[in-house]
Amino acid sequence: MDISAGWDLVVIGSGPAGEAAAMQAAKKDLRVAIVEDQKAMGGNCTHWGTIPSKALRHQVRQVIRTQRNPLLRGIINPRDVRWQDLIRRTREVIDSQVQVRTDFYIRNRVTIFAGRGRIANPHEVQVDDVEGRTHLLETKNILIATGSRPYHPADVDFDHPRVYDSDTILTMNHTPRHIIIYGAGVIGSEYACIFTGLGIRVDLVNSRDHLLDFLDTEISDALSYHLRDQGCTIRQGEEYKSVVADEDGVTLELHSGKKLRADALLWCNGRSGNTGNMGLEMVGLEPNNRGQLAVNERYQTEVENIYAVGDVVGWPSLASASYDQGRFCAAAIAGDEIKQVKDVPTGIYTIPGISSVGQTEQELTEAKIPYEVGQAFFRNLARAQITGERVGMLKILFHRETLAILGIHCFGYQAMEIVHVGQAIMRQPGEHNTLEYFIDTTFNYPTMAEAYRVAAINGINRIQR
Ligand SMILES: Cc1cc2nc3c(=O)[nH]c(=O)nc-3n(C[C@H](O)[C@H](O)[C@H](O)COP(=O)(O)OP(=O)(O)OC[C@H]3O[C@@H](n4cnc5c(N)ncnc54)[C@H](O)[C@@H]3O)c2cc1C
Ligand SMILES: NC(=O)c1ccc[n+]([C@@H]2O[C@H](COP(=O)([O-])OP(=O)(O)OC[C@H]3O[C@@H](n4cnc5c(N)ncnc54)[C@H](O)[C@@H]3O)[C@@H](O)[C@H]2O)c1
Repeated sequence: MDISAGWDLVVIGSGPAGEAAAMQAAKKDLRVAIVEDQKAMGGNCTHWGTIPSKALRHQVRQVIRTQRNPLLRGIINPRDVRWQDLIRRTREVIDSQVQVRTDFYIRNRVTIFAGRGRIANPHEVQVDDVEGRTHLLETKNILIATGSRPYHPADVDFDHPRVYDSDTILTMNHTPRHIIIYGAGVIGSEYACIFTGLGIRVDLVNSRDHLLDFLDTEISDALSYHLRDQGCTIRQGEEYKSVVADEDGVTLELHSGKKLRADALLWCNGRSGNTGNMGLEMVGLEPNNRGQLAVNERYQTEVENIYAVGDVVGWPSLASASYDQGRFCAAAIAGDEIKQVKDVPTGIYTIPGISSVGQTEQELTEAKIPYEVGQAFFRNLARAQITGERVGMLKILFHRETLAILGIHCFGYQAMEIVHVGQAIMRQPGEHNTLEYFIDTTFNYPTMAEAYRVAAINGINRIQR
């Protein structure tokens, strides 16, 4: 066994949470090692989750836009696009991400141990590397950033070649004509848009009564409308009874008695934290029934010098938040004051995309906060007319008396980008968080950001009536 001592921090997992922690710790002059069990750095985010799904979506949007453009229409038939070709391009994006990210470690002198990390005791991490060697890393602190994986119920056969989860869908080597997506959370909804965009018939099965019910109702209704409009069948309030796959396809039987049949099934119902087979029992840590670890506001587990960040701690389970959790945690280990990840925006890459920050109308009504709404419909904006991206809306919720911005909800072209304009004002202290900013500020024209002025004036007019 190869023993190396003197580490300040050993990070297990190189997704956004682990990477950000390793970089921050290195900048603070800590001696840092990172352990990763996949062949390349970047975590599930880069190899299976965020990056591939967004790269796929981008290509599908390009196909859709070509179809909409009278000059280009007919050049590509979405139904002729092969899944394997989209995956090939996606792999190029993954490879560039891996290269950039691996360089970060080299430049910051963070030592990479390629292999599976296992906690031997609170000050030792054992790594069984790919070449069969074992390393023992003696360290002051350990950070668990092992992320999550698709949840697999025991009665579904994920080894069957027609049954996929959000990881294995990237290895699908045919283009189905009809796919069932079980689970209409963020992953299910995003993939439903990708497949409908390719002209593939989609049955999206939701166990709840509304799509993405944490969103502002108007926005989630708009998503349902557009998904249906693109040909997706949404089945709400349904639970699966059985999944039977054979050589030609998959049959999903629902408790309501319906039987759906398609060429393939994509299972998108939840994720579990990666906490198995890594020696947590050696230090007395017990994950919950979803494999997640509890941490305090310093991201410390019940063992003082063992920290956890990212998907493995549960909410919000986003790459965006994982980066910040990792950074804040490492800064605190190095002696800085701890910062919390809060007011996390949503950025949902459906087609059209959705983004929001702050409270919803439902939450404000329930809390009896007197608010008003200012709206801008994209179809009226010059930029949207030029690009042909007319679907969408920006909605600003603000306090009727103080004019403080309470929530921004947006769907449509560039929603995930323009939400940050509103977020920046919303985060200003006291009276600086005001709707008036958008009324008194000159915006570039024609832009999508101009929607803020249009929405703000619409809102102010409503309270001045
Ligand atoms: C399909 C999909 C789309 C998504 N889209 C978005 C999006 O658009 N925006 C967004 O913000 N979030 C998105 N997410 C969520 C985002 O990917 C996760 O929140 C993020 O990856 C979590 O980062 P992490 O650092 O906690 O871990 P991960 O990215 O899960 O990485 C953890 C790493 O640790 C490794 N590991 C695990 N155990 C060990 C061990 N014992 N030893 C060594 N290594 C180990 C794993 O192999 C993995 O490489 C998406 C997720 C999915 C599945
Ligand atoms: N654009 C984005 O921000 C983006 C995109 C994709 C995924 N993600 C993140 O990935 C995570 C997973 O997404 P998802 O679509 O699977 O949805 P989800 O977390 O909404 O779960 C879908 C359903 O599965 C159930 N479930 C979750 N985990 C379970 C478990 N371990 N056992 C049993 N049931 C479980 C949930 O209660 C829910 O009914 C989410 O936290 C999401 O925020 C984000």
